[in-house]
Amino acid sequence: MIVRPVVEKYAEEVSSAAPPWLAPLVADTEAATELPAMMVGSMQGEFLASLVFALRPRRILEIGTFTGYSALCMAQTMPGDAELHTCELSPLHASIARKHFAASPWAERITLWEGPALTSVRDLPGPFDLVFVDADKPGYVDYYEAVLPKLAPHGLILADNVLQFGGVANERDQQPDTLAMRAFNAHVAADPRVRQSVLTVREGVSVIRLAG
Ligand SMILES: C[S@@+](CC[C@H](N)C(=O)[O-])C[C@H]1O[C@@H](n2cnc3c(N)ncnc32)[C@H](O)[C@@H]1O
Repeated sequence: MIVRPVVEKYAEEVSSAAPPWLAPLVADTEAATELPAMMVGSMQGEFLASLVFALRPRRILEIGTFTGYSALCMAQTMPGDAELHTCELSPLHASIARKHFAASPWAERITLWEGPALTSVRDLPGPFDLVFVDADKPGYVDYYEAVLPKLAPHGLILADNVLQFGGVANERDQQPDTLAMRAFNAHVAADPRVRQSVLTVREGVSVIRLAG
């Protein structure tokens, strides 16, 4: 987290709690995966749900399903005729996500593409109204370049973890993910095709749109 822990805790407490139907997914994720903290969590999940509620995207693309937490947060508020495509490399993560997608009311409208996301994205036709990028950090520039030509004219790309707990602003932090996020942030900032705002939500979320 980037803001002071006491403030982060307060913000979590006064944000709406995760819906109770996500509890079995969280339990499975904690029991069967090594890094359950990869789930976006309740505050960011509600943030995604609110964006989908307001923007009414017809086609949503997620890169980095994990066990399906963020996908289901978005699915719950998507319009009745919308579809959500989500990409995951790990067979274990994909199997847990599939189980919880199947148990949800949105099973028919969620498609999980198992395998390297870049391959899936290249094969998927656009346009996408909302893209949520939350997978391997060294892949972000390639995901961005693959997705941008498929973004709807009024679409948004959301990129997660772009501030790496603030490490991107500390030149002494040379961890591979920090280097990857610094390169991604600079790449987008220098791209005249888009406008971006980098929000200090949790580990940092960039909101990217086509330049008007
Ligand atoms: C941070 S987690 C995603 C969290 C998820 N959005 C959520 O809120 O539950 C990142 C996921 O990306 C997946 N991943 C890593 N490299 C990938 C790749 N090349 N293609 C697709 N998925 C990948 C990982 O297996 C992991 O499940």
